[in-house]
Amino acid sequence: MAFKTLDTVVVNTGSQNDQHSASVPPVYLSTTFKVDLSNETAQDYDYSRSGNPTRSVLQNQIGKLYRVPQENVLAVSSGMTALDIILRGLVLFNGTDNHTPTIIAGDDLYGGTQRLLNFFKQQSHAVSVHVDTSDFEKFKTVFQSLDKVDCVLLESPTNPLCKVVDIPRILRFVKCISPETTVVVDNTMMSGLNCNPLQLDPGCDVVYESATKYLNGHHDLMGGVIISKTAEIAAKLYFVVNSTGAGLSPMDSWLLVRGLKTLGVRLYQQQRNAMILAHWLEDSCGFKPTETNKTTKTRFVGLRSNPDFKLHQSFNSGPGAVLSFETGSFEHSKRLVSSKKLSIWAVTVSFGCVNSLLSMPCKMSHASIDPELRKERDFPEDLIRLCCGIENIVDLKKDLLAAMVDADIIEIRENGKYLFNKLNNNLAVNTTTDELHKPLSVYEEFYNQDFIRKDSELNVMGSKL
Ligand SMILES: Cc1ncc(COP(=O)(O)O)c(C=O)c1O
Ligand SMILES: N[C@@H](CCSC[C@H](N)C(=O)O)C(=O)O
Repeated sequence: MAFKTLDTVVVNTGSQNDQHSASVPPVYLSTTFKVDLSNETAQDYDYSRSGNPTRSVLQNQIGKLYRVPQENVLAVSSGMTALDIILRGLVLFNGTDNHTPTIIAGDDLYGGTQRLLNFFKQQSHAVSVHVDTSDFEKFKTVFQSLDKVDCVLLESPTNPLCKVVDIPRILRFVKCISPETTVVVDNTMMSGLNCNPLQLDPGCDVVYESATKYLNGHHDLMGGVIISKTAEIAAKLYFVVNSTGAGLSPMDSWLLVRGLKTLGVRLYQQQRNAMILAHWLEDSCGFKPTETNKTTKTRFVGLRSNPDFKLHQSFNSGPGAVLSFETGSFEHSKRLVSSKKLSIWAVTVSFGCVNSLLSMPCKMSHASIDPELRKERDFPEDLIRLCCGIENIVDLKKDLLAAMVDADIIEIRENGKYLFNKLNNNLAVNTTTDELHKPLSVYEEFYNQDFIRKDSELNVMGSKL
């Protein structure tokens, strides 16, 4: 069979052996399925907690995205549920009288992940040790200092600081010295279209994504997907899903199958917007360190000025659409997110949606991390996170500029000739508001050269299929 690109496989749901040859798979809301005891062959479905045909269609689609059999995929009720199931199925019950299950995780984690790990720690179910996983040597030292590591939990780029974790290198190290350690990757920031950590060499054991983000893309459902390297791992996780009823509902499964179809086009446009915006913030709005002011910075893995640009590119086929920047002032950042001039950028948590979103992580997505801990980890309280949607980039820039002017961060001088960053040590930025309309081809070239997925050499981790 001819090789099909990932953008294509998620559009096509195949013929579902539907009695009416429906083009779109139907939603099976039924919780029960009639049993035929005269037939010896095992039935696929009896009760929706155990399995549902609409959920199966979704699991099949995700399996195609990650290039694993449908049996290795589980669709559950949220990204957090996915992590909870993985830890319960593979880690939390590994303890003995002399050993508490031990997890190594990053120090720039989504707030909810940190909260769940803290909970397990407080309840003495597991110990979690946090280290900057983007620093391989630090990770190695911590790993080697522990008697036994049951699980390594990785996420790259990190949310919201956009730090790049060298997942291939960590996997080589861990699997060489401790093959029994379960390596889990939270792939929410990339989605299966940009990164497939199962297909690295060696691959990780389990990947999960908050399907609430890119996979669905419309902020109208909560979901999570778990993709296991082997059927054995998947079976252990299925046991927890079936026992607890964490499987995704039929209606949400159906919506997610629909959302997935446009993943390729959505992500293309979102990443292109993010690329343009990151260059604009850095070059034209002055959000970059200067001799005298080191506190403002644009954080995006798609910027060539990012020291980890090449590393990220080596195992991902796109930069994602999340970027962040520090204004240098907590008060001004607060003014920016509160500005009534924002009419396109919605001030909400989450990312991966077709709508562009702006947030202040310390007050929103990462508020569940203790302020003391944020301080310890040098978490910038003035950080603004942007999650680009699919809108026209000129409108997005204009909207953000109006809010930055309103928040007293940027001043437009000489009738729009200069954008002047008032916080970055009064750095005069030599650009005009014409920059808003700069030919997109300039950026398009960056994006296409650096990241665009070419059909012939798609995809996984640089290895051609
Ligand atoms: C990186 C990351 N992982 C996991 C989650 C949890 O996903 P959900 O909200 O679907 O439970 C989120 C956000 O919520 C996230 O940002
Ligand atoms: N109040 C919520 C916050 C959800 S944040 C969602 C998302 N992961 C993000 O990074 O924006 C909570 O307590 O979890």
